[in-house]
Amino acid sequence: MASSSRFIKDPKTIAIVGCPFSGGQPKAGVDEGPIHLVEAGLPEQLKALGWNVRFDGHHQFEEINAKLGNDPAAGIVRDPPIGKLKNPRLVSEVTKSVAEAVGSHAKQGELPLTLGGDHSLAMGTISGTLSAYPDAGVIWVDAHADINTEETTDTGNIHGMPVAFLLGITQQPASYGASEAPFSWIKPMLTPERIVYIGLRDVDVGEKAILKKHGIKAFSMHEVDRYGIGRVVEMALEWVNKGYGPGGRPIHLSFDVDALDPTVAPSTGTPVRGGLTFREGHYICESIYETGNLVALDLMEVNPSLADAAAVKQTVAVGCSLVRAALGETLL
Ligand SMILES: NC(=[NH2+])NCCC[C@H](N)C(=O)O
Ligand SMILES: [Mn+2]
Ligand SMILES: [Mn+2]
Repeated sequence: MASSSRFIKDPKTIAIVGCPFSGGQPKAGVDEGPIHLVEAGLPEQLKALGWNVRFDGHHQFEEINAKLGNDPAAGIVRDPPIGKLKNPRLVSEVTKSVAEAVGSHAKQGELPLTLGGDHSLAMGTISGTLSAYPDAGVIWVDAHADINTEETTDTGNIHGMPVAFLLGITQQPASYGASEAPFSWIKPMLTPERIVYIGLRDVDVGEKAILKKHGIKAFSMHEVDRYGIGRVVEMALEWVNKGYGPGGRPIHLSFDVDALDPTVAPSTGTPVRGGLTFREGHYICESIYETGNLVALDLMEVNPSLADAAAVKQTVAVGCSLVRAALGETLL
């Protein structure tokens, strides 16, 4: 673990935050992602890399459902849309609890590894990271920008919106007349120059306008083709660290498995062709580990119910292998 993050305390500890949650999008099964990743042996694989691994079971979010009067097993979800936002109270409460868990691990000098679950969870993970490291930068690897606002979203699925909440550029539900105020817990602590995207290829029209308006740096698959992944990662890191002191910012890596090409990671809810190769995905993870600045990692959107058994196994195995690459596994 030679170049393990200089921000992580000894004994170097990974805290696995398992989040079986699907409320940010409509497809069942993504809540099974973290269970499959752990059952595939991920905790042991990380121990084998020299980490101390802390995993106290997956989050259950039961109290949250009880509080909302939901009974998911019986199909009762009392969480009507607010404006276009679907499941707003549930997503807000769940991500709030994830922010607290990730924040407390990060403040103790542990490296939180959040296993999703859908990508709305990143509202929680990145808020948690920023509570411990206010000047952290974010590398968001995804086919999608997940930066829709209440105005621009076509689907109302909150997994397409977390970055807008983190930047504070979407309206809070309270401001358009909702009596309760889901998401009012989010303190938008991220700024547009501290997030950079890699792998984009399915960006909604409204999202393109937002990226332009805020000058957000994005390396789409077009740039990956043009410059190669090596140069893209180098430029991405230069961008987030621009003007920052020596050593570089603490880095939060949020990896949506759909950034990979569907031939590599087929079992995910919103696959888009033309994605990263197996090696390109791993190269990103390896390079960020090498900076010594990684402070938190998300692996999101593994959905083990959207493909046949072999494709599920492949997707879960790739997920584990990306995480290992981001946490110090090397080829030699
Ligand atoms: N985390 C994801 N897989 N997001 C997909 C988002 C798709 C689309 N842009 C939407 O807003 O619904
Ligand atoms: Mn995506
Ligand atoms: Mn995503």
